[in-house]
Amino acid sequence: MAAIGADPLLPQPILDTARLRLRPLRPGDLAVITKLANDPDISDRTAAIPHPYKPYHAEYWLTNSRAERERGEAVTYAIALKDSDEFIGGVSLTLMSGAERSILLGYWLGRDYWRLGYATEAVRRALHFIFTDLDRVSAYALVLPGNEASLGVLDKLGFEPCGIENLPAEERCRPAFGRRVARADFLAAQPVKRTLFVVAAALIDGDGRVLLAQRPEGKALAGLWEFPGGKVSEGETPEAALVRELKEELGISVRPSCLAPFAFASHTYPDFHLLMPLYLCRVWEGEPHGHEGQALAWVRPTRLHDFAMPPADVPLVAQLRAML
Ligand SMILES: Nc1nc2c([nH]c(=O)n2[C@H]2C[C@H](O)[C@@H](COP(=O)(O)OP(=O)(O)OP(=O)(O)O)O2)c(=O)[nH]1
Repeated sequence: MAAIGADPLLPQPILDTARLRLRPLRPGDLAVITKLANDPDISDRTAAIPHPYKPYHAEYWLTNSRAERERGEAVTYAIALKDSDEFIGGVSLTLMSGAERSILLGYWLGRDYWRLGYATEAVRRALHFIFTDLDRVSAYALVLPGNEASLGVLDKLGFEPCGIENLPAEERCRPAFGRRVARADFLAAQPVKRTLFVVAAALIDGDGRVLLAQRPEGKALAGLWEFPGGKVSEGETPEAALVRELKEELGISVRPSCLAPFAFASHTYPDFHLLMPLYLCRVWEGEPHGHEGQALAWVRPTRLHDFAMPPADVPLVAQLRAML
């Protein structure tokens, strides 16, 4: 597949689900790919799998998907069973050009693995990756006529009918139904294991700069810059938790009355949903130091975008910039 919305830094982490592992294709998969893809019913249901399917088709898929990723155009995952690592199908995520920052999703599964809920499980995880790690705002899929199972998968994941005129011309060569889902709609509909209640502060100094702290190695989201804060413990008010966290993390003393509620983040991560009020604070005692080894930076609002922050913080940064 060709893609115009290329991104030279396309990550491809391993993505696990309850039963599956999404990982890069490997030369060791070639024989199984050829066996599973050489099926006229699969060819009929997909745009890019020919029939008969020969070993050189599988080799081309492997080398082409590596090249596409190196060019920053697409990421292709093997869908494997988590227990045995056996290849059972594939998911490809092709970056689309245009203002919408979208992805075109394609997937297939070997016939032995149909009707077991694997496609929904794999595509759900891929969508999480698209919307959180790749920061895309919508995903498109094309379904060929007669592929009712695929329409069912997309329906379950919140996709809705759309025209195909937004899709790259080379993808429209066969009559197909367009489907689209927006990030906010997908993420809001996902079941979450738990909601994590975290509080954070934007400390603002006399020059109007905001304090960011870098998440240390070993913690989730390590290396990203965040607003100082942490989890609210059982029985704690959000303000008391923030006063405690600012003391523990930065060594400063803050009075609850100096914490002004400003905005909140509500963001679904793969393992939990984050609910995080952000307070503004202009008055404190002491000089902030990274008591847990974290780097600190005082940042002008116009430079906040230079610091990579967790996806949950992106809307907060926009609001801070508009306010300061
Ligand atoms: N403090 C803070 N956490 C954020 C921000 N954005 C964001 O997604 N988070 C997430 C990262 C973590 O998953 C969670 C905060 O958890 P944490 O592990 O840092 O909390 P904590 O300080 O209580 O740490 P710990 O004692 O459990 O190690 O919230 C932010 O701007 N500030």
